[in-house]
Amino acid sequence: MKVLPLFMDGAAILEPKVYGDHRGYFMESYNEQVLHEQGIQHVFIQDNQSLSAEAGVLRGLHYQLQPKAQTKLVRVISGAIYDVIVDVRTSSPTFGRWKSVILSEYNQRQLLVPQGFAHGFCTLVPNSRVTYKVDAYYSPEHDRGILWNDPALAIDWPVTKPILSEKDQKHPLLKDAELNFD
Ligand SMILES: Cc1cn([C@H]2C[C@H](O)[C@@H](COP(=O)(O)OP(=O)(O)O[C@H]3O[C@H](C)C(=O)[C@H](O)[C@H]3O)O2)c(=O)[nH]c1=O
Repeated sequence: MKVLPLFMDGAAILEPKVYGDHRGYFMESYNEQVLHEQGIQHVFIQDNQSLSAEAGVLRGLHYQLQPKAQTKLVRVISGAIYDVIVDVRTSSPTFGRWKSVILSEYNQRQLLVPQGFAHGFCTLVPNSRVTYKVDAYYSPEHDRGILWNDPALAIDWPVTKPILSEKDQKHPLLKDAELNFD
């Protein structure tokens, strides 16, 4: 498993070793010991999965407030996504900065999203299945979001008119969002 730092404070791209042969491929998609040896010490306690039937579905930008903030380890089972993280730690020198990574069934890349970062993705092809581990349980009371097209973020999404949930159409701008990451 290669670990490529993406941002300060723990965000990273993970690239598992893929063993291809005439049948297809095999890979260890997750190995706690391998990650611990590389300093990634999170204890993941919940697995999530979503299917987006169409390209242009945008989910996010989501985060959970402390004390239920989540580290996420995101990967794509099928299809491809434009994955985005935003630093929402108000005292961070990179507050409001974002990074994007393409995760797909072809590059098998994974994205480690630390606590204090909002997360969202836009699907690039139909039937994109995304699975991700989290190290804190879902807590609706702590679930928050930021508007996907907040002009202050100026995220370079691959779509201008995404398919959004009702909820994702109504998030506040970052400047108005409830944040408790110091
Ligand atoms: C996240 C979550 C949701 N739910 C329920 C709540 C809703 O009734 C339903 C759909 O939830 P939501 O619309 O928030 O799902 P997404 O829009 O895919 O949001 C997710 O995708 C973005 C990209 C993320 O990073 C978040 O982790 C996560 O919020 O599943 C649960 O029961 N458990 C959970 O852990």
